[in-house]
Amino acid sequence: MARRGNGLNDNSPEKEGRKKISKESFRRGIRIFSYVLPYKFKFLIGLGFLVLSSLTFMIFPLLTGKLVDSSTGNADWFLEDIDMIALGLFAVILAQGIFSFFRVYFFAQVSENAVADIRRDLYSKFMMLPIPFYEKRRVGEITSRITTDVAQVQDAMSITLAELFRQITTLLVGIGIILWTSIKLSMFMLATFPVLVALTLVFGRKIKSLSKKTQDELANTNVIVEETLQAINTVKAYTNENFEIGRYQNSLSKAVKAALSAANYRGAFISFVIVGLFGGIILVIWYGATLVQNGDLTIGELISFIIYTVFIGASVGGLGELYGKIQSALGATERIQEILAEPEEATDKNLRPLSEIRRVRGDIRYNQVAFSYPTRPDIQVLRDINFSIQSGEKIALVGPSGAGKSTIVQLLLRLYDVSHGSITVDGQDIRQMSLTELRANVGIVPQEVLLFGGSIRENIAYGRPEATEEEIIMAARKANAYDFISSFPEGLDTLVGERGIKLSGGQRQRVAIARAILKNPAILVLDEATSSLDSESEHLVQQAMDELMQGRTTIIIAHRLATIRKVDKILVIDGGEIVEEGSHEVLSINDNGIYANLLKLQFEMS
Ligand SMILES: Nc1ncnc2c1ncn2[C@@H]1O[C@H](COP(=O)(O)OP(=O)(O)OP(=O)(O)O)[C@@H](O)[C@H]1O
Repeated sequence: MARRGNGLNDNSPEKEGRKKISKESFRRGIRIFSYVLPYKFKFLIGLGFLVLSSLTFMIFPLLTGKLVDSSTGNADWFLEDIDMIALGLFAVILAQGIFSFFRVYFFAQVSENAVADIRRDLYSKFMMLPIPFYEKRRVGEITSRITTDVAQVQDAMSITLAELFRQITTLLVGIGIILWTSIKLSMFMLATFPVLVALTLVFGRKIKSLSKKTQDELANTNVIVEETLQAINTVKAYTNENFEIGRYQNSLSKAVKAALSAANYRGAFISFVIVGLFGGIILVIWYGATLVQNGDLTIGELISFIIYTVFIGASVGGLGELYGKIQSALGATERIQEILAEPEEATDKNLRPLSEIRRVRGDIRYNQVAFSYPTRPDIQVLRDINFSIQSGEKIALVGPSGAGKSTIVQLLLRLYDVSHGSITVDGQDIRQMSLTELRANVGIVPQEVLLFGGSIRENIAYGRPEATEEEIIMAARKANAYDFISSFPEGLDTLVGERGIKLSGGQRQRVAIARAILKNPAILVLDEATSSLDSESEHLVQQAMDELMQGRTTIIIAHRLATIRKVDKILVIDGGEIVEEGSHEVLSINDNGIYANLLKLQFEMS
């Protein structure tokens, strides 16, 4: 669990960022629009259609009023004929339909492309971020950046922005036209407005904070789903299905509670808008009717006035809702930008074929290496590790679980930097080497081989993507994998992974060995599987490993001591220190030694 962090502390800076729209958060949020720049022409065309569709929408009430006036003989406009005005109305509606289509079309072009660019950049960032970044956060939290948050930005770029523009145009143009129609009636109508607007804003804020809470709770439920689905075997092995269902149910109840509480406010908000609005309209009709009676206003003008009033009221209500959406979008963009601003590992950005990367000789030296994991700085996992391996030598790391063996090799790959001391390869501090060069020179056969979804060919070629078919087959043969691969009807094209066939532990290991053979590194790390294979499979894997080790500096993390008798040196690690060092012959006769005891223990067990 330590690997994932507790997730609680990590949430807090985000929640800080979500609180309100400040000048700073707005400035930062708006920076996401730099992703729109490559598509600025389409964006501007879309904006043009947005202006046109918003404006044509505003002509509609005016024409309706004129239509009524011409029916009562009050026409004083260039269009006097009822039929012509009705035709004009149709033309306006048709134009609005066409403009809306192009608005949606162009905004979709921009937002889909810009959002794909954001996703691509986020994913590239994910690939380039160092391991400690992942240990401080939950997987679900990170994936929601590239799913939920990006979706919110997309909404903002397409729908929210257009809505915002439309509502503001409606408000401004609407107010302009009603003032022009009747200042008296407008003043009367606008007197009710400040109250409405103020209350809307207060309500909007409350709804905003509640819907954030709902989102957070929902995110928590998703974290449970993801974590348990990733570890479904463990859940089942411990018969914890019901426990997990309970945990999910609890989390879901919290989400529902938060959602319902937010819904109450939303409901109240909507009622408020309805009552306020209709109350206001009745007042306007009443006052307007008296103005018509006095001859200050025509019936048509009153009707268009009322329609504008409805439009204005609706846009004020809509703006309250949009305020919440903009806040979420700003929160999302801030979180995305936080990730985009994270410092990356210094790996090469450009793809380089392995053959072009300098090959090291493979002399390795650990000088007084001490180390604590960044997530647990208080616990020293390694202290004062000193050893050296000459090019082509093989050493084995042995010791109880949790002693620090895997940590030693993770430092060699610079997945973490040492806290003290240094590691050199060919006499050069690895911190001074190019990270890509360093890692390209190290091959790993891990304890638990995880194959990617795809064909066996792709999985082997993962060691060197530019490898030819012959090279892949040769690697598979050397890894003792070709026989079982050819026994499948589809051979190298056999799919493995989630939707493919499941390979046995020994087969997976041989695929990983083939992958390493293809990579042809100067330095090799073999993390022996703890689970034992049947003796035939064991023999095949061992043979393949021997083939792989030839001519390479090799570090073996050994669990079964029988496999390491031939190595040049064995380092016994305990409590983060080297406690014994020597060949099998020397260590096995030291009766009080840990190695000799481990040997005895394994012998008795077998
Ligand atoms: N990512 C990590 N973050 C924090 N602590 C870790 C991390 N990985 C390992 N540790 C801790 O570091 C110590 C050494 O772990 P390491 O995995 O190196 O041991 P090991 O000797 O390889 O054990 P095993 O034989 O069981 O694989 C352990 O106490 C472990 O809890």
